[in-house]
Amino acid sequence: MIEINNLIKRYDNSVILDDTSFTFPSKGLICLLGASGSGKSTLLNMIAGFDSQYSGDITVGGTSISKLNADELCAYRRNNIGFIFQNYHLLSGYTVLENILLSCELNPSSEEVNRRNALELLNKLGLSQKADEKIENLSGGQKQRAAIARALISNPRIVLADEPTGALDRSNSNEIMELLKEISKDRLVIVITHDQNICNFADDVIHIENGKMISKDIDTQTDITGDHKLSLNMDIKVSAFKLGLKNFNVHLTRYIAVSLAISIGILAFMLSLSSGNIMENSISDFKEKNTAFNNGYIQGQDDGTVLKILNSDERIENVYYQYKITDVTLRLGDKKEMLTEKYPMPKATENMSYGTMPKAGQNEMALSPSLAKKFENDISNLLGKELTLQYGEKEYTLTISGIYNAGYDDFFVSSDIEQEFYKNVDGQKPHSISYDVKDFEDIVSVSQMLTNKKIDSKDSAKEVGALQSTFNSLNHLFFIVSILILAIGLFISTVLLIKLQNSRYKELGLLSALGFNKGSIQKMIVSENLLLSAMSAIFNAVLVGCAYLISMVFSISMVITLSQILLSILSTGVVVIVISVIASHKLIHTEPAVALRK
Ligand SMILES: Nc1ncnc2c1ncn2[C@@H]1O[C@H](COP(=O)(O)OP(=O)(O)OP(=O)(O)O)[C@@H](O)[C@H]1O
Repeated sequence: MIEINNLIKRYDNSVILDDTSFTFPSKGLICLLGASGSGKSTLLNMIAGFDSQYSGDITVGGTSISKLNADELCAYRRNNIGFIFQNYHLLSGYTVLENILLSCELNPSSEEVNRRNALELLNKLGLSQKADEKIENLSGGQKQRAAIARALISNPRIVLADEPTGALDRSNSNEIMELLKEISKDRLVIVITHDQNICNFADDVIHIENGKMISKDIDTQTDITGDHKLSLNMDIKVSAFKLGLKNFNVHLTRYIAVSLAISIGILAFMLSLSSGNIMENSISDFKEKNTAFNNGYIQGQDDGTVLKILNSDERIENVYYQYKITDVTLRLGDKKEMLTEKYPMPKATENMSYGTMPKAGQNEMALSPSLAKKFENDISNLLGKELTLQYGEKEYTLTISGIYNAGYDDFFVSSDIEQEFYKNVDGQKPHSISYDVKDFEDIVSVSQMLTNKKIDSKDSAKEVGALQSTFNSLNHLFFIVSILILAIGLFISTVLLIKLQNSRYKELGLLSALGFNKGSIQKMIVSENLLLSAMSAIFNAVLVGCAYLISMVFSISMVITLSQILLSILSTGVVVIVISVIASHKLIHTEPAVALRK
């Protein structure tokens, strides 16, 4: 069945198998004995096609497996080899039946037939009661029986067992060996052992000594009658996605932890971006409360120079001279008040007790508290009431928009009304200049420009500057904290993923031993990575939704735009894919024999 010719195996400079030849029969139980490190597992790995780095030749059923490529070797294992490991190599999280059916993923029979065969086999091995039990709940002997069932389910011509009784007590060992003896009646079973007692079950015992294979029974070496041709069916019907899904389920807790760590990190980062929106909201709040925020006031005589500077600056609009006015009469109901002189005053620096400063185009006015008290004791009641202002020939009906904190009798009117007053002023020298800055962002720089030109302006630059620097510091703080959370999230999830992948070498070695080729193992891992990425994106979407709800319930002025939400979800998915591809790269590219030894 198996012909080994002039086999030489080296690891670096040490020769493990030294130009040895041997012919295994087509059936019977052969024990491989030898000192520790003599090369028993190495030989079994080469017969199984895990390792093809050797010189010499191994021919199975008339085909030299030494010349097969990696995919052909998988097909060879799939169709001809059943492998039983010393430490069982059963997958935790899977039931006994699922572990056995794993190797049926690759055979062409229907799921129903495979299931029936598996149950029959379990019955024969005395494990039918445990079919739906999780593998980790079985005893050592039961696990080894399950591993034997998995090796036999595809009815292989050759069964290779690497110390199948190494972890079992005497009575369990004997039971397992009787089983192997039974199945060796119609196939070749090669068993590695250190135990002379086990050799009592063998038809032949082969010793590996000084790199050579030495048989005690010469007869078997010529018994190649009834040999079978090697089967190399390359078709695989395996559903890598189904397997990926199952694995994903088995490792769900760790995958959830990874997804949460990344989603929270990215959410924190996105929230820091939305702090820009918080700033915009707060600025519009500020503008709402300080309607004269963009007004500037320059007192003193002007020969036209200052007016020219203001008019020629693109950031500035609504520039006009202000004059002292006299004999203004205010009437509200039956109360009347006369101001013999009224000087223009700076608007932007006044603090409001109630309401707002008058807005342009609104026919509004704001009063100082002492003037307001002359019309009503409870000055807050005045807001919204209409007052008649008479100046010169003209009468204006103005709505009281606010009360501001000046300590003398005074008022402000909307700038358009104010400019109406000055139409009748003639021959008077201007008292001051009023101007407006178009954009909030330019208030500080315009004030700075005037200061540089030694022009003393009363404006809200101090307040606006303080607001802007608070927001800048807040933005920085948000950004640093969110980068930290993101880095911690990425670190935790990378460590978790790498640890998870490192724990899976044996699992992938096992799949390879079962005949899964590299391509289908890669597809399975890619499916898992995609599922993880989708789950993280969903978590992120849910977290963004929660953040949104919380901000609404607690009226936190947090605004996340739709594009930021989509970006957050998309980047979570992409980041997870990148991390998991990096984490699984080594795993995917590890040779099966190396994976099994890890
Ligand atoms: N991938 C490898 N790289 C380097 N050396 C290796 C590798 N695999 C095995 N060896 C070495 O080859 C020798 C034979 O190893 P092997 O596992 O085949 O021995 P064994 O007879 O099965 O031993 P044991 O009975 O202790 O399991 C050992 O010295 C081992 O350290």
